[in-house]
Amino acid sequence: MGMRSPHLLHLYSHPAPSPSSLLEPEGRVATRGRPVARVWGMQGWRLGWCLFLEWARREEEQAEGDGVLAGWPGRAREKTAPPVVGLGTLGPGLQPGMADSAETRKLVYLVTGGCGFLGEHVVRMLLQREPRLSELRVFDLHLGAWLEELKTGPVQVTAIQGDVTQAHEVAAAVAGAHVVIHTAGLVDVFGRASPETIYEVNVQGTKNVIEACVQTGTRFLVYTSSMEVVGPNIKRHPFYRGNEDTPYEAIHRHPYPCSKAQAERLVLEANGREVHGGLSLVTCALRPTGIYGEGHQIMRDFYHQGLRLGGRLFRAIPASVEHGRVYVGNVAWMHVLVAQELEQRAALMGGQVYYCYDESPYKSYEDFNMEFLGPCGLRLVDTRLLVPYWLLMLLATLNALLQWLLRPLLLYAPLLNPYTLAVANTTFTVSTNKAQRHFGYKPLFSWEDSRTRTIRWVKAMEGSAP
Ligand SMILES: NC(=O)C1=CN([C@@H]2O[C@H](COP(=O)(O)OP(=O)(O)OC[C@H]3O[C@@H](n4cnc5c(N)ncnc54)[C@H](O)[C@@H]3O)[C@@H](O)[C@H]2O)C=CC1
Ligand SMILES: CC(C)CCC[C@@H](C)[C@H]1CC[C@H]2[C@@H]3[C@H](O)CC4=CC(=O)CC[C@]4(C)[C@H]3CC[C@]12C
Repeated sequence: MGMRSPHLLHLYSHPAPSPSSLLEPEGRVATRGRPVARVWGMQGWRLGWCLFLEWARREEEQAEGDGVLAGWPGRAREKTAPPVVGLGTLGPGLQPGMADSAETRKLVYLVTGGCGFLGEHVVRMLLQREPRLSELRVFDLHLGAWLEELKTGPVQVTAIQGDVTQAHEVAAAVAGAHVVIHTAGLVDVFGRASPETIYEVNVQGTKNVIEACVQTGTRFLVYTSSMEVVGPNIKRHPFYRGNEDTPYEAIHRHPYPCSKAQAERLVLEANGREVHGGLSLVTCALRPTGIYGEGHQIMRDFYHQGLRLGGRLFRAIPASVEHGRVYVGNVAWMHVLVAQELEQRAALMGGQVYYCYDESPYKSYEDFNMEFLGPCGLRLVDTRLLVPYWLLMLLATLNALLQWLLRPLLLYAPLLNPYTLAVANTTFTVSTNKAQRHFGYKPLFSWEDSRTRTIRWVKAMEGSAP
């Protein structure tokens, strides 16, 4: 997802609400504004053209009788969806029918990493399920062209190309936001980035987000943490159907889990800090297990690898090793719900962690992937034959050595390395209902829906180049 259309680049200044008015029903804004670096915005003359395009698109969709974008939760309402929980908690009570009235739209959300795999789902989920949204700021190092299509609805979508490691860029984007959902991160367990870079983005970037909230008076911060904060640990202890209170020796050496753990601690410790204007910061952290669904890069890699191997994949991990997985739409939904409920339930939810969970079955990493890749023509070769562990360990070690040797010349970063082998080979599953108890979470997508959507997305890749 690279940056496109540089002609849209312009400087932009967000009017920032005075801190005391942040949650006022009228949503008044004060005049203090900060320049925002490299912001893509909608220029006035383009609005008419975009409205026309949107009208044309809707006509076309109606003609097709289906408003669903392939594989996305965004456009069509889920038939199975439960009613939106938590309406009216940040402002006055809101009735479902009032959702599109300009009067009820007064909240400004910022999603960092909003163009990533999870971030894009969070952005679309917010547009679909937060009727009080007036502006949605999408902050990312690389902006996706798909953002353009969102700019014609009732919510002002502001795309901000920025870097979380740059405190001034973060502060400018945060100023005036009511809620920050911080999903940006460097997800690297393959040795693509240096440990320093991983810390810079995941830890310093998170510090910058927290400080920006404090300085600008933003009160609600939701952080995307990870199961990796807990385990699997370096001793490869299994975590079997554990919950947020299950004792576990969380000892790590790899930069990714270490950085996520440090960042999560910073976020939780910031809960209760006084923000500009005198009110207090309310934070919490969500810990997804392995996320899957539309846009999942590793699933894409496995699919293309399977095609290259003539439709076969070789079992590498014993079927008995269970791996926690959760559908991206449900992870996004949890983020939206938490954001909606944080104010009303600050005392209960502030400083808390929640595992992300849904009805996805407990399976080994490969058997789980086959739920989607199987219906798309791939098969796991004779399930009694397992690549021996010693051979995998040897290959993983060789890969690590090659990566080190080749580093001065090229980046060699295959999926298999000693760390990924250890993670894939260690049981880590969660069984909890904390999110349901604390903020009424129920998965928005059933396992059947999640599976169908993911299969549809994999099928849509058929024939596409790896
Ligand atoms: N993918 C998974 O299975 C899991 C992911 N997570 C967490 O969820 C979050 C999102 O992960 P994914 O969507 O999978 O990753 P992703 O790589 O698809 O998305 C991360 C986004 O952050 C942006 N980003 C990276 N560095 C940045 C910077 N310096 N400034 C601004 N933006 C930057 C990237 O451009 C990208 O769009 C991460 O914090 C990750 O640690 C947690 C558990 C599991
Ligand atoms: C043939 C190999 C042995 C199979 C390799 C599979 C691995 C690439 C993946 C197995 C488990 C994955 C990780 C897990 O889902 C937990 C994660 C949480 C995060 O926060 C980031 C991603 C990840 C570390 C994920 C990465 C890929 C695996 C190691």
